[in-house]
Amino acid sequence: MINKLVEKIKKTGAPIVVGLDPMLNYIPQHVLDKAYAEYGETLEGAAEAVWQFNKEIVDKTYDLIPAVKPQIAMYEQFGIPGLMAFKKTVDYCKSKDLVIIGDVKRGDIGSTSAAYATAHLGKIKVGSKEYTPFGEDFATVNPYLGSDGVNPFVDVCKEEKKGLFILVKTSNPSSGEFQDRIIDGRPLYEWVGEKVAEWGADCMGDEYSYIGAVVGATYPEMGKVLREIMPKSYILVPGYGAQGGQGKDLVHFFNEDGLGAIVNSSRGIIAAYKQEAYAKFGPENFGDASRAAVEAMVADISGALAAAK
Ligand SMILES: O=C(O)c1cc(=O)[nH]c(=O)n1[C@@H]1O[C@H](COP(=O)(O)O)[C@@H](O)[C@H]1O
Repeated sequence: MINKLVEKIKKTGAPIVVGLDPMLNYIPQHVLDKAYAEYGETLEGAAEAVWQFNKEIVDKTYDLIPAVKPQIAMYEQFGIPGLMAFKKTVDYCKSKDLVIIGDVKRGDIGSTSAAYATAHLGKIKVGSKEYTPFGEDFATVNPYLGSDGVNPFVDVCKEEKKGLFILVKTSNPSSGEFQDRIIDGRPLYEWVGEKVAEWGADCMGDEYSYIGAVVGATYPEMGKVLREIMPKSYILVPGYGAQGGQGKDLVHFFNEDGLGAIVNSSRGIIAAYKQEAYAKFGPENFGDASRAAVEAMVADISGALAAAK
């Protein structure tokens, strides 16, 4: 799957991911009204609104982008109907040939990690039958439990040709509370980055490893160091747009070959119609606003990369 991701990034010229993190307050009233008219003001109604909202955004952007990142919490909050909307979104994005990064941030003791890996990246046997539970292509993984919490994910990736993005330095304001602690003279995130490079070394695709890392756009200096520590790992870079990251901050997340990083924006794309810059589209045309925001994000990042050459 890493090869497909790299190929699609080259083909689209867009090292970006659209984060499908739908909240009800981002969904235009006409979409909510229609879903509630059909299913009532229920969890089913909310899930239907989420699904219709996602579908429109995917329809308006899929030809410009390599990948999407649905964040499962945004679906889980609507219970079982929400999880069904998550699955429907994954399947729809797959039908549009997008790479799907399941933002599930899992990680536990070995046996439990194995079950999470099966759920999101693998297949499950039921009697004589085999099923694909959620079917994402990549999953985000929390490495806090150490190697035996990560290895079951790596094993499933090897079998299924899937991939991981392992949290190394997260974008949030208090990420330094633990991640920046100095251990044996170096910050913890560097130790984790080294481990990601090690896990990734025997998981190589054609050019890059399918064991990648997550490093927040909000910490560009740390991104520069981590890029060097993990030269063959793709870096998923969240924190662009709504959290303040901009193209000019991101050049050091990329390698000399112009590859090696994929930048996520969620609210900045899916709720673009609420921003002043895209207000002219209006809530009726929220998908067109998202498309314009994708185009602006690609121009910002490729402009910054070109200027840095
Ligand atoms: O793993 C992630 O994707 C992630 C890691 C991180 O360090 N920071 C971070 O914001 N994220 C996710 O990236 C998305 C960011 O959303 P926006 O701030 O709306 O673009 C959310 O789905 C977060 O859960």
